[in-house]
Amino acid sequence: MTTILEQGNISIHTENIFPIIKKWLYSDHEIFLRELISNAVDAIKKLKMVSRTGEYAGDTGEPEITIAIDKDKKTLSVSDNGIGMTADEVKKYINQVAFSSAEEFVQKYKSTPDEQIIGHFGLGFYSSFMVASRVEVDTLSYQAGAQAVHWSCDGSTQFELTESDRTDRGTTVTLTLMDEELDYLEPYRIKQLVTKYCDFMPFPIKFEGEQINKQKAPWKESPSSLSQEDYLEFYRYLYPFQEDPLLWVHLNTDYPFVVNGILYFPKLKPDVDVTKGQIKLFCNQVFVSDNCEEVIPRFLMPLRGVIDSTDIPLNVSRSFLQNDRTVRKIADYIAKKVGDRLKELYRDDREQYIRGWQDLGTFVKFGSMNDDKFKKQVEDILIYRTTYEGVGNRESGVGETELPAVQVQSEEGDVWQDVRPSESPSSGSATLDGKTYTTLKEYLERNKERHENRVYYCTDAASQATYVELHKSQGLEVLFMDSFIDSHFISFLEREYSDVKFSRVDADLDDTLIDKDQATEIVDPTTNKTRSEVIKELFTTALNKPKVTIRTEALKSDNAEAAPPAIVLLPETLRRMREMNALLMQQAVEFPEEHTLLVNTSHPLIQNLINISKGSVVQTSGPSPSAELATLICQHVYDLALMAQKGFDADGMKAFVERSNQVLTRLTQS
Ligand SMILES: Nc1ncnc2c1ncn2[C@@H]1O[C@H](COP(=O)(O)OP(=O)(O)OP(=O)(O)O)[C@@H](O)[C@H]1O
Repeated sequence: MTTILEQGNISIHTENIFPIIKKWLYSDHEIFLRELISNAVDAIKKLKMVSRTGEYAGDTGEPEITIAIDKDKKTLSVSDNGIGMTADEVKKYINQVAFSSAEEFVQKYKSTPDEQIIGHFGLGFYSSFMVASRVEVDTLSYQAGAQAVHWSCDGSTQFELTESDRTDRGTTVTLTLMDEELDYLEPYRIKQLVTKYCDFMPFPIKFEGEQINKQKAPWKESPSSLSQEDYLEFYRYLYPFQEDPLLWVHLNTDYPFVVNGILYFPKLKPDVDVTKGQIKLFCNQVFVSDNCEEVIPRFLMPLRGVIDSTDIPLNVSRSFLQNDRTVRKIADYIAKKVGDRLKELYRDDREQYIRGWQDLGTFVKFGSMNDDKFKKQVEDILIYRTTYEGVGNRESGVGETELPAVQVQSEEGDVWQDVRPSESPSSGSATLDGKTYTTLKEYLERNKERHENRVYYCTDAASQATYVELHKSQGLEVLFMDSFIDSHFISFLEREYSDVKFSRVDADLDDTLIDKDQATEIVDPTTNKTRSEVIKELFTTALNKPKVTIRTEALKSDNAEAAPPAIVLLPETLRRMREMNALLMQQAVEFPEEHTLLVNTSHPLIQNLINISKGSVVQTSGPSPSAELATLICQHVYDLALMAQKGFDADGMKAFVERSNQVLTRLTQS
């Protein structure tokens, strides 16, 4: 016969809090399992504690949490071999603590029902009533001579406490599921929930004879005990079927707040929505949320991985969290660590830094644009590929020139210490695989004499090759700014360094590229026209495109045939405006009809054109064959210049091929 120890009323002040909670957590009933398993983990930890202090001399056994289901009885139970509870403790912790904390929760939030609570923490044991019509606790305390007890409650304020014949230490919580919650009796569902919430809890969770959680939380381990492969394996586990990350940062601090975690730098793609966080938030190895946008500085959103902190308040609303002082400090700490890790890599492994730069750079630029402190931290390690070749090039590795040393915070330092200067030798720009990288500061300094505060850049090495070559041949240094973020970053840099102007290699030509003395030579004694004027006329007539401005210049070059006969120029401001518009309208950038065709009067082809066109003068009626040829060649030169800029659409390509054949036919006619 069961002895009824107590039957009674749970003293809470809000009658029937259950409907309120149910409404609150409508979509999140599943968290009940996380809460029960968390309690089981705590119970095992508490037993270990009393065993360590000597308060408990018995055998603690192998820690174990077991989930069991009984489809016939519609029950789901969670058992642990932890500390257990005495009858008094059940009355105190379950009747009072569990119910009153649920009540407190409701009181706190019922006035703001639309506020979303991070992870719905703080409900604990009571959350079982979201899915169960009856909850029973069967428990035996570790204390010598304790009587096992059984507690049962249907979610009302009525409970019943009886003696139990349980003989092993620990607790079993059994839920009789409501009919609409029978999904939780499906093994796949249980495994799914354990993987989601409890995968990294520190004790084995068993179900149907096997352990179903991973148990090990790599972020809680010391960085020195983890290998490269361990980090990668963890990443692949968290983000399956993704490319490997470029780099990671292991966060590990106990003071003045506890934060552990591993953050990975994934490869950034233009189509990645950087505003959607992918960092998982944990509290004591318990999964809380898939995004922690309030905790992580916005610019770190592209990172992936795990943050685990017991100092992030969870039973609060998201808006509260954003303004919480500790959370702000944690965010600063994380940002600083990320910056330090990048600087460390720059200092210690320049080769890897450069190899990953195309992706890391995107991240660093994104961060610099979004966060002033981060910008200051990384400004010395922002590098650009350059056409400059003056940097030493070691056989297989990275060459170096003098640049300011980068300061990296030491591992044992914490966020409150000032960054100590690095003791490493000064580091600088470098060459890798024949590609040279430099900083903006260095670029400006190097080119001060020739073009102060002007930066020449290229956004596409292939389509702008002609222009880059032209600059290079005259010793003008060009930076490659070809990442998808660079167009924004250039505007940002211009705001930052208000004296510095950026112009793309095809925007205009620097005076040093032009031979000013050549253009005045008179070529037509009857009309007194200069070579420039004749050429301009020829092209204007041949192209017959009023929106294209024809400009004639003699380009400087050591070898006249090496420079292009003509190039298309797009003024910087106009081009940027078009790009901006296209972005706003979400359209592809179209090549503008208004542009400049710069014809290189010193190119032999252009000079020959004058001779060919002269043949037409003797003709009396209609265009002469040579005039026709001159027109065709002008059009052809224009097409070639366009092609070096943008390529053709189908019609353009068709016309180009047809004319190419025509020109060749003409040239081969005897
Ligand atoms: N499996 C268990 N073994 C031993 N004691 C338990 C167990 N489950 C619950 N308890 C006791 O009941 C109390 C109330 O549990 P409840 O889950 O409501 O709150 P909590 O765990 O203290 O906090 P939280 O809201 O973070 O879950 C616990 O503090 C604990 O003392």
